[in-house]
Amino acid sequence: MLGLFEMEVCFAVYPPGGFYDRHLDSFAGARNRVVSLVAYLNEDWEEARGGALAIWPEGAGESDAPAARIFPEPGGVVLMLSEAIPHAVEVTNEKRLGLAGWWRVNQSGMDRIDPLS
Ligand SMILES: O=C(O)CCC(=O)C(=O)O
Ligand SMILES: [Fe+2]
Repeated sequence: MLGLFEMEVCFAVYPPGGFYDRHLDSFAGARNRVVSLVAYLNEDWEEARGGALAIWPEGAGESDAPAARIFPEPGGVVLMLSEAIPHAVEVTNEKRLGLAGWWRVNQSGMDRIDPLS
């Protein structure tokens, strides 16, 4: 059971030339972000515009080729395990619009109330 509790969502605009280097959305074991969602909002997209989401399998090395490259086509939605799946946004040649969101678990405990506000 994932224990998903709340979601944090950003409207993400990548200008031409924008990218996001390979990363995980959460540090392993931190459980602050558990499931990641991206949804693409451009009205159309062609591969020549770049901006693919590159995805690696869990544990892949820095020099491994991505397992998949997903172009941000309208209506496209991707779900990933935040702590496990390395991913990157390749350079986009045109303005790239999307939502990026993360489901979190509740981390309330004896010494902490989550959320704080
Ligand atoms: O827009 C995407 O395809 C991925 C964005 C991303 O990885 C992030 O915001 O953490
Ligand atoms: Fe990410």
